[in-house]
Amino acid sequence: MRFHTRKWVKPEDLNPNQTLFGGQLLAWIDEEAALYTIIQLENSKIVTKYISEINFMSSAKQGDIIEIGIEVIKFGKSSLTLKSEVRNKMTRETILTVDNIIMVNLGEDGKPKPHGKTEIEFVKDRLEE
Ligand SMILES: CCCCCCCCCCCCCCCC(=O)SCCNC(=O)CCNC(=O)[C@H](O)C(C)(C)COP(=O)(O)OP(=O)(O)OC[C@H]1O[C@@H](n2cnc3c(N)ncnc32)[C@H](O)[C@@H]1OP(=O)(O)O
Repeated sequence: MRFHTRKWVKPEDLNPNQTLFGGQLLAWIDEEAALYTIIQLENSKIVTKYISEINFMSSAKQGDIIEIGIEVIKFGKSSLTLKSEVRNKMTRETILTVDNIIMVNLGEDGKPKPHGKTEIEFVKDRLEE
């Protein structure tokens, strides 16, 4: 799994227990999954269709640096299935895992559209072509 993005846990990200609010963490993961999908599928018109099996394994507190990892499970016809792990940057302790995040590629009409991709691509390789 590649860990692309780091976040700093700030006071506004906390729940009443003074640990990282789960909803904030899910919003960060959704954004990360959306950006990853836009880059892979080369289309900014994508949506999150389905998120499964979210396991909050440990908490994070104010001042912690966390990192968000994304891995591709499967390229479908119009979909891209991802998984995610969030961990503490300094201790590597796992904070959360998400087993399946299904993102769907849309056409201009807002309906699922085949993306034609079958494997991970790197922007630097596209630029060399
Ligand atoms: C210049 C710079 C530009 C940068 C620019 C930045 C912009 C940065 C903003 C980006 C923004 C991103 C967005 C953020 C993420 C949201 O927050 S998105 C908002 C929340 N999500 C939604 O509103 C989606 C609402 N749902 C829908 O509109 C429809 O359900 C959908 C997604 C169009 C799908 O319609 P559908 O009839 O279910 O489609 P269907 O053909 O049955 O399935 C399509 C695919 O999904 C799969 N699927 C459907 N249901 C399931 C399921 N339950 N389980 C598993 N797979 C499923 C199917 O297997 C199929 O896969 P493929 O076989 O084609 O690979």
